[in-house]
This record gives sequence, C-alpha cells and structure tokens, in this order.
Amino acid sequence: MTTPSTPGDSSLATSVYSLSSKSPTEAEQYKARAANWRFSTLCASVDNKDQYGASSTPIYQTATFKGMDGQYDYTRSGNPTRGGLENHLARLYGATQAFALSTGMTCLDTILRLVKPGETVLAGDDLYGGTNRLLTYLGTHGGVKVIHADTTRIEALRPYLQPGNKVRMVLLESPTNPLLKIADLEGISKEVKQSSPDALIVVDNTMMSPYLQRPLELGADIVYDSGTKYLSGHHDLMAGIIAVKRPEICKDIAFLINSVGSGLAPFDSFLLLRGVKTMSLRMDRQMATAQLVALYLNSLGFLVHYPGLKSHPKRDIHWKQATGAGAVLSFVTGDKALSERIVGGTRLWGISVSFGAVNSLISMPCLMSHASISAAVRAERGLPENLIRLCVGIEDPRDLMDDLEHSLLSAGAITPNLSHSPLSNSRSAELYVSDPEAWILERAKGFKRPSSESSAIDKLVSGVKKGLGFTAVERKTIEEDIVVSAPGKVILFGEHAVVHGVTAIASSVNLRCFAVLSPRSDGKVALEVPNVGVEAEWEISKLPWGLLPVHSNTHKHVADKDLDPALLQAIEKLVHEHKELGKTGINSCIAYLYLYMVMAGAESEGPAVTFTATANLPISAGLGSSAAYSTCIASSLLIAHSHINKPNQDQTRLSEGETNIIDGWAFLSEKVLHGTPSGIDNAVSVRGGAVAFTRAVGGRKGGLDGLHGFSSIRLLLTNTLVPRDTKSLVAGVSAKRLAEPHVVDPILDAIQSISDEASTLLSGQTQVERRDLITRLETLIRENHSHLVNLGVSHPSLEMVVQATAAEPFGLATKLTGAGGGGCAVTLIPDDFPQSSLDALITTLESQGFQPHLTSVGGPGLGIHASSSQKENKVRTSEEGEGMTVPKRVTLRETPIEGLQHWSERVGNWVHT
Ligand SMILES: N[C@@H](CCSC[C@H](N)C(=O)O)C(=O)O
Repeated sequence: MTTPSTPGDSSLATSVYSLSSKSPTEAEQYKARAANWRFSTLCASVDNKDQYGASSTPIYQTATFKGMDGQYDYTRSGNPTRGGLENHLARLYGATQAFALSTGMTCLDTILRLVKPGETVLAGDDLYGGTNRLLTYLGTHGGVKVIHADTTRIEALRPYLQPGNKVRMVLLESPTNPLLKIADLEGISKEVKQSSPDALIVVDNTMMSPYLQRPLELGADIVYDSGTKYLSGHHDLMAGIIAVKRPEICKDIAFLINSVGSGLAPFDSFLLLRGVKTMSLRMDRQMATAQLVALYLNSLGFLVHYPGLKSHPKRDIHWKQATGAGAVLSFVTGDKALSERIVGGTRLWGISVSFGAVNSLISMPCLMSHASISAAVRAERGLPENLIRLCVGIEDPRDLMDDLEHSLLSAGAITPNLSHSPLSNSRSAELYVSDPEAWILERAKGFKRPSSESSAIDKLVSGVKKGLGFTAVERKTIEEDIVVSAPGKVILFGEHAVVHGVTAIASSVNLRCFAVLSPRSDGKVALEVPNVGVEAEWEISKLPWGLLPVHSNTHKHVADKDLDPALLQAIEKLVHEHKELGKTGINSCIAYLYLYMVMAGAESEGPAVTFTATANLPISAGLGSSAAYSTCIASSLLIAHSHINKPNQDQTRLSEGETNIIDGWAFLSEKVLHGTPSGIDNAVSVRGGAVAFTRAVGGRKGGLDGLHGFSSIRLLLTNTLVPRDTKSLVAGVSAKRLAEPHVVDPILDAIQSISDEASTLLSGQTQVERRDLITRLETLIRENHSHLVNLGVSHPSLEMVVQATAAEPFGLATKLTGAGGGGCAVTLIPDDFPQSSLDALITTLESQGFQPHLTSVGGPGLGIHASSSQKENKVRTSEEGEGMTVPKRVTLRETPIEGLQHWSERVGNWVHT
C-alpha cells in the first residue's frame, strides 16, 4: 500500500486529485503551466481536482480508507486533504516535499529527533521562548549538547563548527523573535557545509513565511514554519509546516510523522489551505502598515527593531535574502511599567501572543511569548524586560495609529509637541493617500517623548513660576487602580408611595455594577461605560472650574445637599458636545463629572483618571442600576480624592462614618440622574441587605432600619424590556395626588400598612411559621400591586407577567417593582415551589418576550477591593512565566456580562460596608 507520507513518495503522489482518474500527463501539464507563475498566483491556484470536480479541496474527515490497494489506509499515515495542502505548500516553499503537522513546535520536535544523544545543536541567542524551552529540555533530558550563540555574526559561530564538536544541527531564525536580528542564511549555510558537512541547517521561517523568504533556496536543509501565523492568517487553527529538499531527509521526516501521529487533521488542513490562498495579499497590507508604525515610533526616538527601517544594523543582509520586512516589530520604552501601561491602554491592538493574523496584536515578550526563558537568561542575552512587540494586522492604518498614539499619550510615553503646527484635516487626508510615509512622519512631529532632562527642567520652571506667584497646575494622579462594586435593588413594597413619606421595603439583589478607577498621566479625566456606549474624555483644565460653588472648597468630603444649577448646566453643555451618546450615556457623564469636580474642589486637586464601569444589572428596568453606578462613582472618587481611605486587607467592614459619606455622594449623583429620587436605591446599594426606608417629608421624621431574617427568599425578577422614564412616572403620581388627594391619600395609607406589616414579618421579630410568612407576603404583594395599578403606574406588559405567574399551575404572587410603566416585575418563589414548575414558568415568560432572572435578595452592599493583588490581571502565557499585568480596567472592559461575577471573584479581597 502506498500512503502519501511514506518515505520516498513524491509530493505529487499525495495530491487529492490522485483519487480521480487523472492521468500523470495532466499533473505534468499543471506543473509546466505553474512553472512561471509568480508567488501570489501560486498561492491562489490550488491544484485540487477531485473525482467530482470540487473547486475547493474537500475535507476528507475520515480516519480510515477501505480496501487494500488504494493510496490511503489511515489518516495518521496520510489523508487526501492534508496531502492536497502539502503538495500546494511544497510548491510555495520550493521543496521536494512539505509536511503539515499539528503545530510549529511539533515541527521542531520532529526535526530535533534527527539529532542523536552526544551530538550538538547550535542555536541562536535570540529566539522564540518555546524553542528555547524545547532545546533546554533536550539538553537536560536527551543527552544532546545545546549551544546558544549570536547568529548575526558568522565569526561567533565558527569556534563551535569544528568537527570535534559533533554539530548535527544549526538552528536559525531570521529575523529573530522578538529582537528582529538578522542571520546571514546563505553565508552561514556555506560555512557550515564546509566545516561540518553532516550538520543540517534548519531555519524557523515563521517571521517571514515562504512569501518573503525561502531558505531552501539559500542552502538550508530543512525549513519549518508555524502555520498558525501568516500561512493561515486568522488565528483560527494551530499548524506547523516542514519543508525539505533532500529526499533522504523527506523520508526520515515522513517516517517520524507517521510513527508519532503528528500530521495535521483534515479540517485544519482545509482551513490552512484556504488561508494560504490569501497570504500574499494579507502580508502586503500588514507590511505596509508595519512600516508606518515602525517609522512613527522610530521618529519619536524609541529604539525600534524592524528590518524595514534604514537604521536596522543588518538591513543589507536581510534584503539580500528576503523580499519584505514582515509585519512584526518590537520597540523599547526604557521602563517596564510604562510598557505595561502602553500595552494595557490599547483597544484595537489585542493583548495576545502569536502574530501573523489579520488582527493586530501587542505584547510584552518577556512576560508572554518568551516568559519560559528565565529572567536571568533573558538578562544575559540582552532581552529587555520593557520590550513591546507589535504584530500588525490588516486594519485601517489610521485606526491602528489612533489607538497606539492614544495609548502612548495616556501612558505618558509621549506628550503633545506644542511647537508643531499640525496639518489641516484635508491636507492630512490627501497626504495619507499620496505619500503614507510622509503622512506618518508628519503625524509623529505632533508629539515628543518626555525626556528625564526635560521633566527635570519642567519641575524647575514650575518651581520658579510658583515662586513668582504663577499658579502652575501640578496635576495630581492616583497611585493604583481603585476597584469597586455595588448591587442593584428590588423594591418589595412601597415604591412611589416612598416619595410621599410612606415607608418602602427594599432589598439588594445579586446583580451588580463593577467599576475600576484607574490612573492616567495625560491631564485628562475619562469615562468608559460600554453597556451604554460611553467612551469619552475631557481635558481636566477645560472643565468649568470657575463655577464651582464656593463652599465645596471647604467641605469637599461631604456631599452638598442641593445640586448647583450653574455648575450642572455648564457640565451638561460640555457633555452635550458628545452628540453620539444617548440619553443614559449623557446622564452618566454628567453625574460622573459633577461628582468629580465638586469632590476635587479645585482644578489642581483633580487627578487624571479613567472610570470604567459595567454591570450585569439590566439598565432602566427599575432594579437600581443608576444607584449602583452612583455608588461606584461616589466611592471610587472619594478614595481618589483622599476623602476616605482605601480599605486595607485586614479590615472586615467599612466604617459607619465612611458608609454615610459614600451614601451622601451616591444620593447626590442620583439627584443628577433623576431629579428628586427618594434615596432608597442608593441606601440599599451602599449598605446591601434589606431595609425599611422612610423619607423625611413635610416635617415627618425619616429613617432607615435594617431588616434581618430575609436572605433566604427567592425572587424571580422579570424584565419586560419596556423602557420607561422614572422621572415622569414619579411626577405623574405627584400630579395625581395634587389633583385627586381623596383618591391617592387613602392608597398611600394602605401602602403604609402593607409596608408596616412587611417590616414586622421581615425583621424576624415575630414568631411566624415560615410557610405562613410566605403566604402573608404573597398577599401583601398582590395588594401592593393593585394599589400601584390604581396609581396608574402599571403597564400591559407588567399585567401579562402578573397573569402568567398567577395562572395555573403556578399560582404565584407578582407585583411591579420600581417606577413601573414597564421595567421589571417581581414574583415571590415559595421554598417548596418545584424546580420543574420554575423551569416551565421561565420558559413561558421567555416565550412571551420577557427576560426572567432568578435571584436571591439581601446580599452585600458596596464592596471595595482592598489590596493591590494582581492575580486577576495576569495574562497567563507560559507554565513557567509569570504572565503580564493587564490593567484591571482592560480586563473589566473585556469581560462579557455573564463573566462579571467570575471577574469579581478573581479580583477577590473585597471589603464590604
Ligand atoms: N504560552 C505559549 C506562548 C506561545 S507564544 C506563540 C508565538 N510563537 C509567539 O512568539 O508569540 C507557550 O508557552 O508556548
């Protein structure tokens, strides 16, 4: 039986078209036709005829093949889809045979099996971390001697190439990963062949791909590539390719692949073959952008490693052996923390290992792809810890530059060059089209790097200015992220009536807002709330500081009772410039900036920060999402402005005094958002648990009482998804009371009685049987809902939920919760309610277009992260490596809603009120 991976087969013998009755003459004809085709034509033209004339290579998803005399018997040994890919690649590599394996590292493992114990592998000293790891393993466990030397200098290799050293393999990368150093592939091959004729020249060509560099034509014996990178181009598969010219080596490699079973699976072979067709197209675009990025960073004075730059030390050798510079570059910032800020500050550039895909990536090799090389060895080999690697994709170069520039600026790696007058937008657009390199150099002129000398001078100047009475602003910043989280609430009894002095019973729910206030160093204050599409920033110096109420300078830590209309109006004006934001987005900006300014009390006290918030709490559904947001901004800004302390790890709770301060500011934010809120939502969000809340109205005394014995009650919260406006619903009830006090006042009295009875039941002070307690609460729920209907705040959607839950076989009690007019309904789920019925109820509600959430009530209130534990920030990239510190705001922003609870558990160290 002949199988395609059997040693000695020609590459054409593995082709999928051999399944059809295609004659050898046709194969010869194809070869002749393809002989003069250029690379991109070869990439796109797969010789893939099969018996049905499929125009794309079919996936032969089969482990076995029937019969004794066919070309294939078992997919480990050979498969038509893999064979088709291998034939195609053999042409692209100029190889006798190409082999598709499961990963690039499997390729290296296979190739290294050609080295016997006692023999030597001579490898580079700047090389991919995984390669270094495997070589180290071979050196310590396989009896093979591994020597690392500087492959950029042939003279550095010479001493090792003497026959006594038994060099069996010289392993090269060019350009190297991650410092983009160049090895003279042809020169080294010649020298090695002369001095150590038995040595195999092996080239890891992943940084180039066969499109840009074909080492077999330069004297290499074996080339391998991680197919995960440029060849496939989409980061949707792992693969590795080995390409070989000499038939006896082909035979050995094929033997090993068949013996071990490392050949690429049919589906991945299909995907890789598809990716290869567009390789040159993708890479042309990626390289053109990489060149711009390299020029930009280089002209700003960063040390950039990229063979496309004229300053690259081995540029001449690179361009002798390759036809492009690739799309990976790296640069040094000189400061690891600065590099981490840059990497963490990008949005479009994904923080990830790997390269060569259509999407751009940014990483810190020492913490990620090269973390498996020990810190000592990295230092010895001159691999800077602050090195940033950029892997350029096919996005619009202007978007990539906007993102990178923004991150460099906010990290403090560059500052605006105020002495440069920028081009007009139209001129810049023209230049981008006519001369992209001139465009990028012009763009870079708008910035400069803050040198340590110039910042010393800045300090001196600012000192002199101060001495002369100038009020130079020394921008404050916070030291580390402030991470907070606050719950939403459900009003169980007394909504609307609470505004008129009736007691309301509310409880926290286990749906929350999560937020991070993080430092920046560019004099800006920013807000990111992805759930409502907010991403905005303001120059701190341009905020309306002149309008701050005078008394806020003296009592900055205490919330002013009333909003200052002039300041509020000025902030509204500023925020309304962000026309793209919807109403909720606009309001969240206004509340944030209002609190920020009043708490600062003066421009000089305003730290440069970004507040990032997200929630698994439905917005505008009556579940207190705005109070949770208000609690998060209030608490984090109070810490940032040093009005309260960040809790330490040994603390079990926040103090009563601090809790009250936070509640006061959260209430102020609620006023910005809702006009005249009752204060119950922020009270519950800040304190958690369940409360009976009475607002001080018309001379009546208000108060807040904690209710206990409450946490085990299950509720089904059903979001009708009908949006409503709390402000106008509250105003509607007030107007009704003014117009018809004889109707409304008795309703309010009846609701007060309901709340009183509920308080007694829920405070745990009465000896009521659990079953009776639930039955009684159900009655109160039904009564309260009917009063709310009479106040005119229900909605047809809410009545549908009331009916669906009350219907047989469920028979449950439901009321609207919050403002009504849509939003959410709450259904009490008795302890003995069967799970199957609950599932059926959820299905029924979902089929009516509602969103039910089962929740328990009475959980913790505001939580503040106590320590600077970094564990949730690590991007784990290696079993040995430490991983890279990704700013918490990035991990928060990128966590999907359903993963937020887990994110918060990973953050850990929460101190609650
Ligand atoms: N955790 C992986 C890291 C893979 S790095 C992949 C790629 N070669 C690169 O340079 O980015 C590992 O430890 O191997």
